[in-house]
Amino acid sequence: MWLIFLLVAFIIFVFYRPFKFWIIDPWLIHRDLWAQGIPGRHIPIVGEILNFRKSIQDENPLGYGAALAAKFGDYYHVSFGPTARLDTCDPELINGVLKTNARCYHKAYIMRLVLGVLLGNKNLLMAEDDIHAQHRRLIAPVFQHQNMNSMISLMIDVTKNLMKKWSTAADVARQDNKPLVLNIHEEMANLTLDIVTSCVFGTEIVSDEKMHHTIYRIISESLELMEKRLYNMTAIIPIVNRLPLPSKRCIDKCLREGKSLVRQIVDNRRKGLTKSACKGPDLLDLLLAASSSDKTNKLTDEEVYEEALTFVAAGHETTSTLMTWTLYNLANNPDICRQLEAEVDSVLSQVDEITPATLSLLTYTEAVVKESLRLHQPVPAIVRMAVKDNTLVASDGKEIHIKKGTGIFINFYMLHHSEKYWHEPFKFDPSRFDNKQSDKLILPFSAGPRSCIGQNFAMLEAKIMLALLVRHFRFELEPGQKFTPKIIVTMRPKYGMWMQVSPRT
Ligand code: HEM
Repeated sequence: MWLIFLLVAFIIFVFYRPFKFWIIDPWLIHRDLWAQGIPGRHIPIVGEILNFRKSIQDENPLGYGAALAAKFGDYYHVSFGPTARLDTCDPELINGVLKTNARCYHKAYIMRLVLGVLLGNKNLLMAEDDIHAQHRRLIAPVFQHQNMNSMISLMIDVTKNLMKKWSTAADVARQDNKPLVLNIHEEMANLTLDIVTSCVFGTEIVSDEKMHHTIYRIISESLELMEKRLYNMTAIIPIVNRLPLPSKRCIDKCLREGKSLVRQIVDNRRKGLTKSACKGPDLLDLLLAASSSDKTNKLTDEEVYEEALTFVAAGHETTSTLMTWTLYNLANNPDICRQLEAEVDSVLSQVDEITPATLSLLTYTEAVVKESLRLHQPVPAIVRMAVKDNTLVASDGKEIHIKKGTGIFINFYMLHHSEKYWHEPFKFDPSRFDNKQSDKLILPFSAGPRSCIGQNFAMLEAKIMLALLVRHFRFELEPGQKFTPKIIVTMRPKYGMWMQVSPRT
C-alpha cells in the first residue's frame, strides 16, 4: 500500500510540475486574456519558436512581428516556448509596464537565460527589486554629465586612431587604383569596444591586444551560443538547460574567463598599477569610489566585477550597431549626408575642436543619431515577466488584467515604425526631431527605473564618432550585398556592412 502511495506521489512529482509549467499555466493565461477580449493565438509547448525560427531562416526576423501586429493589432497574446505573453507596441501599455507598474515586473526568464549566463545576476542589468535599486542608486552618479565630459578627449583620441589607420589603408589602396572597402560593422564593433573598454578600464586593455581580443571573443562567442541554445530550446527546458552540454560548457568557460580578466584589471587598479586614461576618473574609478563611499550599501568585489563587465557588454554592441546603421542610412541618403557634413564642417574648427560647447551646437548630428535610433534601434524589443497580478490600461482605454506569470514582449521596433505615430515611418528623415514632441514616442533606451543608465554616454560617444567620421570620410555601400538584420538582443547586419571608405578632400 505504502509502496503504491509513494509511487503515485513520485509520478505526480515528476510529471505534474512539467505538465503544469508547459501546458496548464500557459493555457490559463491565454484563456483569461481571451475572456477579456484580447485577440491572440496559443500554440502549446513550442509557442511561436518554430514560426520565429522560420522567419529567421527566410531572412525576415522583423517581418514576423509585423505580420502578427497586422493580424491582431497593437496588443495581442501568443506564446514563446511555454511562456504565454502579451506582445505590444501600444505606448500606454509600454508606459504601464516600464513606469507606472514597474514594480510588478521582472526581466523575463528568457533574458536571464541569454544575458544572465554571461554577466551573472548581481549586476544592474540583471538584478531585481531592492538589489537593483541599491545598485542603481550607487551607480547613477557615475554617469552624470560632468563625468561623461571628462571622457570626451579619450573618445576623440580612440576615434582618431582608427581614422589614421583608414587614411593609411586608403593611400595604399589608391596606389593600386582601388577604393578602400571595409566591413563597417566590424570596424565600428572594434571602435566602440576600444572606447568603452578604455573609458571603463583605462587604456591598458586597449593596448594589450590579447586582453582586447579575449573580451571581444567572450562577448560574441557566448551570444552566438545562446542564440543556438534558444532556438533548439536547450536553454529553455528546465533541467536540460543545466546539463553540461558542449554549448553550456563553452558559455561557462567564457564567463569564467571574463570574470577572471576583469578581476585582474580591478585588482591592478586597486593596487595603483594602472590609472584612468580620461581627463578625470574613468568608469572603474567611479565605480570603485561609489561602492566604497556608502559603507552600509557597498558593492562586494564580485558585484564590482560584474558591473564593470556589464558596462562593456551593454555598451559595446549597442553603440556599434547604432553607428553601423547610421552610416548605412547616410549612404542611402546623400542629401542628408551633405547637410550633416555642412553642420559638422561649420561647427568644428580646422582643428576638430570638440568640446561640450561645440557638441551642443551639433543639433542636426543629434537628430541624425536619433532618427537612426528610431529606424534601426539597436535593441528592437525587451521582455518582462509579471511577478504580481496587475492592471494595465491601453491607449484605447481598454483595461487589461495581467496575471502573475504572463510575459510581456515590448516591441520597440513596431512602436517606432507605426503609421499611427510616424509619418512615412520607413523613411530616414532626421527633421522629425526638430519637433520635441517626437521624443515621447521614441524609446531606444527603454524608459522608467530600468531605462539605459548609459544613454548619456552612448549619445555623447555616437555624436563624437559621427562628427569625426563624416568630417574626414565619405561612405558608399558596396553594391550586391544583402542587408539582413540579425537579432540576438541587438539588431546587427547578419552579413556585415561593406562600404567604400574614401577620405574627403
Ligand atoms: C546606443 C546605445 C545603447 C542602447 C540602444 C541601449 C539600450 C538599452 C536598453 C533598451 C536597456 C533596457 C534593457 C531592459 O530593460 O531589458 C538598457 C539597459 C542598460 N544599459 Fe544600455 N544601451 C546603450 C548603450 C549603453 C552603454 C554605453 C552602457 C554603459 C556604458 C549601457 C549600460 C546599460 C545598463 C547597465 C543597463 C541596465 C540598466 C538597469 O536595468 O538599471 N548601455 N540599455
